[in-house]
Amino acid sequence: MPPATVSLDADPFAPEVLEGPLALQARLREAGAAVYLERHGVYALARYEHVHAALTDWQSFQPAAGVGLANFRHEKPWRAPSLLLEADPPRHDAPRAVLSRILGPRAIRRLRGAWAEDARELVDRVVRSPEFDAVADLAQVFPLRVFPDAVGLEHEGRQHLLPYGDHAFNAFGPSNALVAKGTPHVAELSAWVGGQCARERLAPGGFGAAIWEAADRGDITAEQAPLIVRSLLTAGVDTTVHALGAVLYAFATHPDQWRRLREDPRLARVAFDEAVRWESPVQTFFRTATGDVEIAETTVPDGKKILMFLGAANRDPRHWNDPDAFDLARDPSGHVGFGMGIHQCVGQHIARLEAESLLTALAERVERIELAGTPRRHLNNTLRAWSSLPVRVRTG
Ligand code: HEM
Ligand SMILES: O=C(O)c1ccc(-n2ccnc2)cc1
Repeated sequence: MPPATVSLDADPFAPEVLEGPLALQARLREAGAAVYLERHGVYALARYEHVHAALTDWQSFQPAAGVGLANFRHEKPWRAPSLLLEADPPRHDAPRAVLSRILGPRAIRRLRGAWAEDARELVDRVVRSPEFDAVADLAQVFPLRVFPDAVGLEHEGRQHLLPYGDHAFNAFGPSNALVAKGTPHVAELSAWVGGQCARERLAPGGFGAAIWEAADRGDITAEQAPLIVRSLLTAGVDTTVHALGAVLYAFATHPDQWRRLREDPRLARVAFDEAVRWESPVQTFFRTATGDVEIAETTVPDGKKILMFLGAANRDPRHWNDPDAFDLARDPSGHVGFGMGIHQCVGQHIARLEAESLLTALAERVERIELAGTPRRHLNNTLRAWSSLPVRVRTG
């Protein structure tokens, strides 16, 4: 008999838990075994070693039945499943190879100069005022200035990107009030996003056009191309907006770390990964057991969902020294904020380049950054985010 499974009636997607998830995460880590969350009928993993094991074993813990709570074996997805996020090999292979090349570090090097210049212009304008909202004026603005252009999107309708992504990330969770809030707009948002994936809507030279050219070469099919463009539109904005919010919050509350960055702006990249570890803008993803699988001294029955707490793993004291500290001296590599294994974030280099551009521009101009009011959370079933981050800066 497997050890008695620990059960808990907690709801990780309740507003008060989304607002403050750390206590439940600690409780789940302490439980040791996989914790059965009765409310949703899923098995929770919160320790680094267990989350890492599930992420890197797609054969036992598959994404293809959905990386949200919905189980595609029994339920119709709200939209066509992702050809990357919700696909197992071999179906996953070609779309992944195409996006890896288009979004890879070498391919995006050509964007470095323009994004650095754009960040300097934005920062010069924003810091003219000693007090501003780092979310509304920087974290939400910069990704929306550079990423849609890099994809090759038309200018009309770009305001749909954030709400579409916000709903998509809510939809990975249970059908709660957060999902209900987005539902009235889904048809309009999906129609606009779907329209932008058509070849004729995408500017030459952008990531979208490059995906269609991969179809011309036969690397993927013409039917797959629009769905892969949809991945970029779903994934490409909310994630980086909230990751930038996280790193700006980290620096506004750690003046000693800001001083380190000012002394050595090359620390911008490691600072971003340390913020992704510390805040984990993408908090959770699910997997589905492909048989009776063993993990964390627990037998997860075939077809049951496993909920991986990436944020909890990134603060597991069994893996990290002083995990709750935001520390630029730490080597954050190995964090699971971008996932791990064959599905590890293919957009991570884009995210790092956006962060490096913005943080470098800020470090050049801003001597000090501190909170100028109480930050307010933006609640989402999957994303850890700020809706407002009032800051005061001293420029030098
Ligand atoms: C800091 C920002 C970001 C974070 C924290 C993040 C996080 C993640 C995580 C945790 C996964 C793994 C999902 C899983 O294993 O189920 C993932 C996958 C993915 N990400 Fe991101 N992401 C970010 C930005 C982006 C951007 C900007 C793009 C696109 C330009 C993107 C595109 C993707 C895609 C397509 C996948 C699926 C990869 C695959 O299944 O092979 N992400 N991301
Ligand atoms: O294919 C899609 O629709 C899709 C793909 C990736 C993400 N994602 C999550 C975190 N980084 C990216 C979200 C949606």
